[in-house]
Order: sequence, then structure tokens, then C-alpha cells
Amino acid sequence: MSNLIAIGSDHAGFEYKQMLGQWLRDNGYEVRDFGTHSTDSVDYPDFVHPLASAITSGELERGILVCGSANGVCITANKHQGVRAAIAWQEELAALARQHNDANIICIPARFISEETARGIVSQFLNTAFEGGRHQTRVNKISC
Ligand SMILES: O=C(CO)[C@H](O)[C@H](O)[C@H](O)COP(=O)(O)O
Repeated sequence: MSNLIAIGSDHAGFEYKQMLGQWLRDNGYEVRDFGTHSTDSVDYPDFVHPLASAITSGELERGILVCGSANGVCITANKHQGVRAAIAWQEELAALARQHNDANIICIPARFISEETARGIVSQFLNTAFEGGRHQTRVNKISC
């Protein structure tokens, strides 16, 4: 997997995005930050569409999106062909999103989890392999 990771958020996810971006850099990853760049109120699709487009084009392999509930960023990202964005609020869900769904974007609900849990989710997302097999058959059937 590439060590270049896309990150993005709205205002509700800004502080967690900053924290996760620094944590990723401290752990040897390169980070492409799609914004937002402050806690000023913004509209999450403005930041999610460019990040998801970079995943669709193959320019970037994995992305992390953060908003208040994770719902808005996840719904938006999954409009893009080839994006498999999953919401995780505990580490096991992030691992399953990789093992069973080959998720290429993880969506984090900043208003509902601790920073420690967010780091654990990202760690699972980046370090868990897709299992393939029966799950590959199912992933192949997602696109319509
Ligand atoms: O998923 C969301 C929107 O559907 C996110 O939780 C947003 O961060 C949230 O809606 C932002 O709410 P705010 O009242 O504008 O801060």
C-alpha cells in the first residue's frame, strides 16, 4: 500500500483531522490534506468530492474523512465510482471494513469517539488486509 494518505473533514472534524494528520506524519506516512482548514462552518461535500475523485482516478489509494457523525462524508464519498467508504466508531469495525469490504475510505465520527479510538480506527484501516475470496465476489457486485 502507498504511504500517501488523503485526509479531509468539515468543521466538525477539523480538530481530529489535524490530530490524525500529525499522527500519521509522525508514523512515517505522507499526508495530502484536502481541507477544511479551520473550524469555520463549511459544507462537507465541498471537501469530500475532491478527495473521493482522487481515489476514483487512482491518484490516491486510501483516504480518511472526518465529520461530526461520519454520515455526511460517507454518503458523499460513496457517490464516486470505485469508492468504498465505511463508517467506523470502534477499531473492530475498521478492521472488518478492510477484511470484508476492501474499504478505501474510512469515515470517522469526531463528535462521538475519543481521539485515542480515532487513532486506533485509522491504524486498523491502514494495517488490515482485504481477505478476498467470498468477499471479493461480493465487492465485485457492488458497482451498478
Ligand atoms: O454528517 C454530517 C452531516 O450530515 C456531519 O455530522 C456534520 O459534521 C454535521 O452535520 C455538522 O453540523 P453543524 O451543526 O453544522 O456543525
